[in-house]
Amino acid sequence: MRIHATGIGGAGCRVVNTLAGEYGGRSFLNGAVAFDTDVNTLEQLSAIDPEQRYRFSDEAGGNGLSGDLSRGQALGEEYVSELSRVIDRGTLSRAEGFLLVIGLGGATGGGVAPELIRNLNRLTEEPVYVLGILPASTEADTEIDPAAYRPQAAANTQETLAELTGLATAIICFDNDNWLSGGQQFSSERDRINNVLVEHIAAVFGAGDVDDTTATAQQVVDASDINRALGSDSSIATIGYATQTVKTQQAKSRFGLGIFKSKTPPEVDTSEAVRAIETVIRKAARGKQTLETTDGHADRTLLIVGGPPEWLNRQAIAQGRTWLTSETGSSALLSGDAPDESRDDVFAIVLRSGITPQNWLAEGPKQS
Ligand SMILES: Nc1nc2c(ncn2[C@@H]2O[C@H](COP(=O)(O)OP(=O)(O)OP(=O)(O)O)[C@@H](O)[C@H]2O)c(=O)[nH]1
Repeated sequence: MRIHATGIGGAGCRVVNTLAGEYGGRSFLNGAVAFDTDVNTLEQLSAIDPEQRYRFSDEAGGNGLSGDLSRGQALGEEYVSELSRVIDRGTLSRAEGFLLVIGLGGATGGGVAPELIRNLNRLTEEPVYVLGILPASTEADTEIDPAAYRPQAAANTQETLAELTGLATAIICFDNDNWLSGGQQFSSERDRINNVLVEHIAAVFGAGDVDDTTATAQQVVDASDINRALGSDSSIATIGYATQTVKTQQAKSRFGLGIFKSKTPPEVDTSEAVRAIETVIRKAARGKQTLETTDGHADRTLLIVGGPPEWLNRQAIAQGRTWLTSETGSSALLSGDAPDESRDDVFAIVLRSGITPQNWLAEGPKQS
């Protein structure tokens, strides 16, 4: 699915920069822009073209808004046309969807995103998804990780989620807390966490990004599968992703160069393929999610299974679907393949939408 990614505020800019750095050459990434009031953040985004790094407003003297959400909201109203024009530079008509990336605890990303979405909804028919990053719980504590101290992060998160409801097509959440183990500081783990986040996002949106010569027996996932799974009612969504290395011979010749690649696909032991597919589907569904759910339940679920085409055993995928339907209780379970000859693993993505978060957000956003 061709997405245009916009990072707003510190977290959003860094995540989109990581996305551009890792996946800039892939066709699913249809554009990447970064918006911030903070010049220092923008200067460090080496993977994004300088013209696509856009500083708006010098109200904050070139710094961030330090969590003052109402200031961020006011800037959203003031700069919405200007920022929309930057997004529109050539990509608006080619993207199949928009992804706005924000740290929900901040003021710039959370303040500006709602107004920008409102305007994008006027300018385009395509879905406007939000990737919303939840603050780490340690951000509320001055002592544990002083560099990441943000006392208003939880309140901002609640308020911004309430603002986004009814505007964003869907909100994919990523909980920073979930990727920190005991004693780890968010500020020193930030880059690692951003790599994990980007890997999950690219797994979903890049899944249909296969070259046309790949075997056609597969039902390759496409933009409409992702759109239907995410829904259009600002549902909260979460992603589970798992991989398992498998033995492949075709990618390399016996000299390890790949020039004498065999034309006939290698034989794969059926029971091994079935086991591998079953394992990754279960790991993706029951392993760590970008946001944990209370009971694994989701209104809609998308299962994507990928890897070397000869490993994508149809029967195992069908059984995985049946298992996942009862696991998630979803009335709609969609699925698609992501065949990729160059990989030496099989993988599964379980995208759940319309979930109840297991953390402090479970009470739902406060109504503003
Ligand atoms: N995963 C991840 N989360 C981040 C990162 N930076 C910040 N965050 C989270 O995002 C929240 C908001 O931080 P920023 O994005 O820097 O805030 P902002 O939108 O620029 O707003 P102000 O700094 O208040 O102007 C923080 O409370 C953190 O929870 C990052 O690089 N990666």
